[in-house]
Amino acid sequence: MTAAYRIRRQIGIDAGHRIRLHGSKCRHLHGHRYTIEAVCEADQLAGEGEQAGMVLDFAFLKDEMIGQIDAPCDHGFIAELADIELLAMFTPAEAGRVEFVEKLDTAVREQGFAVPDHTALGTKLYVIPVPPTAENLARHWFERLAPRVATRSEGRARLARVVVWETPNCAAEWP
Ligand SMILES: Nc1nc2c(c(=O)[nH]1)N=C([C@H](O)[C@H](O)COP(=O)(O)OP(=O)(O)OP(=O)(O)O)CN2
Repeated sequence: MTAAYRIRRQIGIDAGHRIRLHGSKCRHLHGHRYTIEAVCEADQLAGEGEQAGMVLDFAFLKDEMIGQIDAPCDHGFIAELADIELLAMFTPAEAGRVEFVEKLDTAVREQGFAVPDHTALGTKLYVIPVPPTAENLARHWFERLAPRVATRSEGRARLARVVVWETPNCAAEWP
């Protein structure tokens, strides 16, 4: 077994979602206080410079978690692209429903998520291509965060895992 230095950091966000095809209560619109943990590892610590002795500065990791997860999702609603009825609720009065969803679809195909700049009620919306379960969110946020961890550590650290707690009792992780 190879030994690696490992760090972990958590952030918390509040967001709404629903599991469209859930057989029970989770199909209702509801919210969670999500706790998201990122685990990073490196075979060697930084030898010099401002990160000397570190896998990755906790503050740099926080910056990236805020940028990739908190900024687009906190106090927003996380929706699945296929949840057409839900997206209809967010369609601004002046926009066509088909046009609104087509734009979301293009952004999701190009970058893996969509953040429309204008929605009904001015609410924050974050659209992903899969149902917003804890499992899918763990993988989605892992894929956003991994390249940022590599960059901020100058290639020294890798993102090993993202854990998403939906409630104090229930968590999913990727990988
Ligand atoms: N494997 C998964 N199962 C469930 C998910 C999920 O993302 N992955 N999500 C939900 C619901 O969205 C829900 O938020 C979790 O509900 P629940 O089981 O009610 O969790 P609680 O901790 O609140 O349990 P209580 O029994 O209500 O205290 C469902 N399943």
